[in-house]
Amino acid sequence: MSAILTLDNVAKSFVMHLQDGLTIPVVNGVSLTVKPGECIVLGGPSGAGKSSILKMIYGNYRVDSGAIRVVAQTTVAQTTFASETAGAETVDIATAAPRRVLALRRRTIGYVSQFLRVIPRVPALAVVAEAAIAFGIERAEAEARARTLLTRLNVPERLWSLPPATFSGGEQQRVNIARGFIADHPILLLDEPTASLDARNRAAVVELIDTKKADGTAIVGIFHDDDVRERVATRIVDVTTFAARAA
Ligand SMILES: Nc1ncnc2c1ncn2[C@@H]1O[C@H](COP(=O)(O)OP(=O)(O)OP(=O)(O)O)[C@@H](O)[C@H]1O
Repeated sequence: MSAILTLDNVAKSFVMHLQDGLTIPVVNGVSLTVKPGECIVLGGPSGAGKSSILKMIYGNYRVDSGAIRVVAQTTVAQTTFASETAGAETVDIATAAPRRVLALRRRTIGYVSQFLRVIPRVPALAVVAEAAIAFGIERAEAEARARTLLTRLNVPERLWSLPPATFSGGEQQRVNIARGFIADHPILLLDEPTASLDARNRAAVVELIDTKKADGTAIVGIFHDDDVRERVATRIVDVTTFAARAA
């Protein structure tokens, strides 16, 4: 499956109900298109609205106005679930029903958050493999991919059978990245995936991003590390150009 993501004139403000409905405008007029193989990096200072844009694309934050369109192209060979049909399908995340958004997250949009949130007592290898199984990949293939990814991300094999709760911050983040990269979502959202990593592991993540781009994944990411940003971006979008403060 391949997909094109288009944000069209998206605006977002937060209403603080505990402060007499005080409205905090964040972004306005966000328009951008992400095509297969592109990696659009959202830039701009802290508080500019980068994470809010990612969360709107993932359907976590409601959009005040505008559209977030996903056009997904599926071939017959790529359908996994009986309910799916081949062909092009357009969904506007800004207006889609919650059930539709959940279906998009399962098959179309992957998200790597800054921190790992997992069920306690599940071993790291299973945490990673489960993300592929949920996508529709067979268990044996999912476990093989999980081993390959954990190896590429330098997670020592002795940790694979242990739950990640006691892992170091960087180890947890690498399990998190493996989990986000294991499936074949045609759109991938990356919220500072390299934040707590050393140079060697940042390089490993850059390689994984290169592989996804080569496979035709459309990526939107936030990276505070300038080296990583320059290395992976096909285009850097300065979010301050969408500042809504003056609106
Ligand atoms: N759930 C929320 N409720 C209220 N205000 C919020 C919420 N989420 C974000 N904001 C506000 O929106 C603005 C943009 O936040 P956002 O996290 O999108 O910025 P950012 O550019 O990702 O910053 P950083 O680089 O520090 O992560 C900030 O002023 C923040 O306080």
